[in-house]
Amino acid sequence: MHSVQTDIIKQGFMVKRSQNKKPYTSVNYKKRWLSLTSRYLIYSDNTPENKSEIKGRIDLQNVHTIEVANKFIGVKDAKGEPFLIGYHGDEDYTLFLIATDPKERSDWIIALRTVCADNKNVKPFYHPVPLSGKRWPCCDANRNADGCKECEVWSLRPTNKEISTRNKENDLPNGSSQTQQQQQVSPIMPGGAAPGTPSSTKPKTKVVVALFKYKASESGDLSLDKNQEYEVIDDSQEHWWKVKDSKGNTGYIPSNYVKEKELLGLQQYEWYVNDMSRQRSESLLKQEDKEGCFVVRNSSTKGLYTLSLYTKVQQPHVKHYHIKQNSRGEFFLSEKHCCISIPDLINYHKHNSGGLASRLKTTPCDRAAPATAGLSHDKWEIDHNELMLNEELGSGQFGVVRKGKWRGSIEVAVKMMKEGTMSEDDFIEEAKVMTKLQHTNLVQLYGVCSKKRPIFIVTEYMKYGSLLNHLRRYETTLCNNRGLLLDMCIQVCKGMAYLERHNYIHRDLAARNCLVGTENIVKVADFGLARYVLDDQYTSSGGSKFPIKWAPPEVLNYTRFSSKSDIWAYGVLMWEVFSCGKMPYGRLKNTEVVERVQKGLILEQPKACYKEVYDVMRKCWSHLPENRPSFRVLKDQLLTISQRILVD
Ligand SMILES: Nc1ncnc2c1ncn2[C@@H]1O[C@H](COP(=O)(O)OP(=O)(O)OP(=O)(O)O)[C@@H](O)[C@H]1O
Ligand SMILES: [Zn+2]
Repeated sequence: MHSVQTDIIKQGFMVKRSQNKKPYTSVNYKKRWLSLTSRYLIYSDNTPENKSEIKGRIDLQNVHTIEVANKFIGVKDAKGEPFLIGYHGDEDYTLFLIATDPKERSDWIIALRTVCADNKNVKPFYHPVPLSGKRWPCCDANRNADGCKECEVWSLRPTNKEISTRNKENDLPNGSSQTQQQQQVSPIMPGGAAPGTPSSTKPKTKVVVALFKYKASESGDLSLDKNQEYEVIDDSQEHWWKVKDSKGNTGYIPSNYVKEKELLGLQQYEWYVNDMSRQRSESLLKQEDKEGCFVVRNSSTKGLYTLSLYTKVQQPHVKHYHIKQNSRGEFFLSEKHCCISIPDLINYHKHNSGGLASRLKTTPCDRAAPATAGLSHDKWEIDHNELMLNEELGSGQFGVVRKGKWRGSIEVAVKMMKEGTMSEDDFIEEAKVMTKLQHTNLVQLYGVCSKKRPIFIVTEYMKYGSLLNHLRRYETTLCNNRGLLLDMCIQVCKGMAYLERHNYIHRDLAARNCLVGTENIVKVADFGLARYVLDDQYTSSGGSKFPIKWAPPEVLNYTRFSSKSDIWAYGVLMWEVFSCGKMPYGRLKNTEVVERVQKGLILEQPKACYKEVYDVMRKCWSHLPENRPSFRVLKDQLLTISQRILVD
C-alpha cells in the first residue's frame, strides 16, 4: 500500500504498455491503476481498496514530454486513445498509456502538463510511436535521432465551461469513501472528467472541429463547414482522416483543417493566430488597416501570449502587449482588470480600452486556409484536363512556371518540365513521398501530371513569387525593417528544420528557391528536386549551372550532400536576405569563389545585418560539416536573438 493518498490529483485505470527497458523482451499491455500526485505518477496493479501493489512510479520532475501518441503503438487491435510520457532516468524512457476515450486522454494530458508546467528541459520534438529495435518507425531514423513531431505548447488553458464543470471526486472508484485533501486548484488548473462519469463509461469517439471551410473534390471526400463538429472514424493516416458529419455523411478530410475538440483551446477563437511572429502579425494588421483590429498570438517565450493591436491614433502602427498572469493565475493586460481566462480578458477589452491604445474591435477576416497534402485523399496524379493554365509566373532551369486553377477553384502553380531535363520516372515515384511533406514554411507539392509529356509539377501558388525578387523589389522598405528580414530567415529555418527532422536534404537551398505569400509568409520550394536533374552542368560541381556560391567545401570536393551542406547554403541565404538580394561574392567567377572557400574566406557582414546574426552565418560556414549547427538548434538561437533585439 502506498501512503501518499493525501495528494492525489487524478486517478483511474488505463492500459499501460510495457517499457522494454531491456531490448528483445516481448511487449505486453496491462491494465493499471494510475495515481497522479504533485510529485509522482504511480502505477499499481489494482485500486488501493483492492490490495494494490505499486508496480512503479515516475518522478514528475524528470518528465520532458507529454503528448498524444499515434493510434498504432505496436499492438494490432488496441482500442483506446494512446498518449506518451517521456522522462529521464538513468536513460531516456517513454511510458505509453492508453485511455479509454479522447476526453479521458485529454484530461490526463492536461493534468500531467499542469503538474509538470515548470519542468526544465521540456523537449520540443518527440516520436509518436515506440522505438522498434534500433529505429523509430515513425520517421525511420536511428534511435538517437531527435523527435520527428513537434510538441504542443503545454499551457493549454481550459475554457470557462470546463472550469465550472470540474469535480475533483469523479475519478475515484465507485463507492470509494476516502476523503481527499482538496487540491489547490487555481482557476486555470485543469481537472478530471465531467461530474458523475465513472471510469467505466463507454469509450467516446474522437470529435474534431473544423478550423477552416473545405470543399470536397472527390467522391470519397467530405466537405467541412467552419466551426462544425465531426466524428473521427479513421485517423491512421497522417494527413487525411475519415470523419462523419452530423447528418451521417462520411468521407476524407485534410487533418490540418480540423482540431480535436478537447484540445481546441484558444483555437476556437477568430482572434487567435497561434504561432504567427510579431513581424507577420504587423503585416497582417497593417494590410487590414482597421482601427482596433487585433490578434492574439503565442509570444516568443513559450507558453505566453501576446496581444497585437492596430491603431491609427497619431500614425498607423501596431502595439504589442504581453498577456500577464497574477499569482492567482488570472490574466491581465493592465493590472486593474484581471480575468479568469484569456477569452474573458478579450471580451472585457472589447468594451473597455482599459489602458490599451484602442478598444478591441475587429479581427482580420478571410484568412486563407492552409494547403492540403495533395488535392484529395491518396491523390498525387493530377488530370491535365482539370487544370486551367493562366499567366506565366516565371521560368527557370526546368522550364516555364504558370499560374493555374484546379477544377476551377484551387489556385496552383504549374511547373512545365522541359522534356529531357529530368529523370521523370524516378521523380514521379518520389512525388508520392513529397506530397506527404507538409509544413507552414514549405511550398506544398499537390501532385504531378505524368500521363502526358511534358510532365507538370503542381504546387501551392505563392502570390509574391521568389524571395530573391521580393528582396530586390522591396529593397528600400525591407532593409529598414531588419526585424522582418530576421523573421524571413526564421521562417526558412523552420521549414528546413522540418526537412532535417524527416531526413530530407534540399540540395539547392537559396533565396531564388524560396517563395513569398500573403502576410509575409516565406516558404521553401524545390526541395529534393536537384536529384532528378539530368543536365550535368547543373548536377556536377564543375558544371556552369551548379550553385557553387551556396556550396560548402565537401560538396565542391566530393559532392557530399547532407543536412549540413544545407546549413551552409542556409548561411548564404541569410546573407542574401540581409543584403536585400545581392549576389553572393559579387562578380567573382565560380573558380575564384571555389578558391576562396577552400582557403576559408567567407562572405562579409552585410550592412543591415546584426552582429549576432552574422555570428550565426559564420557558424553555418564552418569548414567541417560536423562543426555546423543543425536547423533545430539554429531555429532556437534565431528566435532568442529576435526576442532580444525586438521587445516582443
Ligand atoms: N509556386 C509558385 N507560386 C508563384 N510563383 C512561382 C511558383 N513557383 C515558381 N514561381 C515563379 O516562377 C519563377 C521560376 O521558378 P523556377 O523554380 O522554375 O525557377 P528558379 O527557382 O528561379 O530557378 P532554378 O530552376 O534554377 O532553381 C520563380 O522565380 C517564381 O517567380
Ligand atoms: Zn520519428
